[in-house]
Amino acid sequence: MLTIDISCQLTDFNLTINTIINSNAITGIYGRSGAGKTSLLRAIAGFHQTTKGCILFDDKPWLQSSGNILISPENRPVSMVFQEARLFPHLSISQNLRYAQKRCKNSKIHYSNLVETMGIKPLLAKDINTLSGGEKQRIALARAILAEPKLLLLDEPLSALDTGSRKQFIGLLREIHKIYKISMLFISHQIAEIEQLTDEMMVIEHGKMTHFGKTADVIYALSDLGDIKEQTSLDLLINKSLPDFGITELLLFNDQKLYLPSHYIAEHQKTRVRCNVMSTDISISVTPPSSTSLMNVIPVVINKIVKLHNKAKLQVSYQHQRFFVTISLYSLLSLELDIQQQVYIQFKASALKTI
Ligand SMILES: Nc1ncnc2c1ncn2[C@@H]1O[C@H](COP(=O)(O)OP(=O)(O)OP(=O)(O)O)[C@@H](O)[C@H]1O
Repeated sequence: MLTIDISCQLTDFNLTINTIINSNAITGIYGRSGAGKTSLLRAIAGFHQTTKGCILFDDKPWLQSSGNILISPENRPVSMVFQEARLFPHLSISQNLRYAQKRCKNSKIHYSNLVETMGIKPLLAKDINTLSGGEKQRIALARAILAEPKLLLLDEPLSALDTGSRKQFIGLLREIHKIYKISMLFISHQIAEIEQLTDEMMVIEHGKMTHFGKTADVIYALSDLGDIKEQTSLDLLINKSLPDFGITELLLFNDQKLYLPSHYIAEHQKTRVRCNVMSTDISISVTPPSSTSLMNVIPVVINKIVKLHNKAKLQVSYQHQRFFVTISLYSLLSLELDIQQQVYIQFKASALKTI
């Protein structure tokens, strides 16, 4: 458990955070530019000397102002990975990695195993200055892990990467988390990245925490408030691949079939995949759609209708899965939709997105 109850004054910016984070989880940190996300990570790492209050990691105090306890940054079991890799350009790739390992006195992480897990063996012989952005980030992550931290602080590590590398890096972080059981705090401006990687998330605004909870629930709350584009996060079971048609069949609660283009799936059958669907990509039918090319059709109940200028925002549910749907006011009125009505939502396979 990571207990944070701190206040940190940075010239004219104040960061005040009080929360308890599950150290077995990967936790996302989301918020606008200047909200205080990086400052929070730096305070946890011990870099902001004005931090007052208490930080406990698995009951060990890193900061306890009331008892005059202040563990210096180098003695906190923390590694950070930043937006840019920050490798030592004058050292070889192996020297960069060994440097981190040497700083860790009782290293239990096996160098070759980590190199294998992270798929960086082919990179070791390369000149460090010729690595791509994605390759550099993988080395930076390996270096951070070799320092054997209990907590890994990830400050927008994906922001300079292309979509393919981002997907790969997220998969790698999940794998690392599973194998080495390192707690992770992950900052991103991209909801899709947080959705893919994290179990829980917090939102920071003006130095204060406004939301904290299970990632899908917080995304739902932000959509409801209109803070992000309205979308629904789904956690689906991969049922089977239909390679002849280029699609994958997924299950929502073991019975409702959904389909998405296979190229999104890098995982195996019977594992789960997180996806989202934008409210504007969903349409409504009052009768069961029979002759339609739309592959995803779900029977739902309308729970809420909010009429806006020329649009209507609906919240509907299938069992305990809620969906946001945006349709035109014209459609709402011509279909005579009402609360508690049973209808069908429908969307294309391509509307179901991973990243
Ligand atoms: N060392 C410092 N001294 C004074 N002010 C600081 C210091 N570090 C950060 N700040 C201020 O704290 C505020 C929050 O900055 P921070 O970098 O934590 O935001 P952020 O949410 O990470 O933003 P971004 O998403 O743009 O990286 C900003 O107004 C910044 O100017």
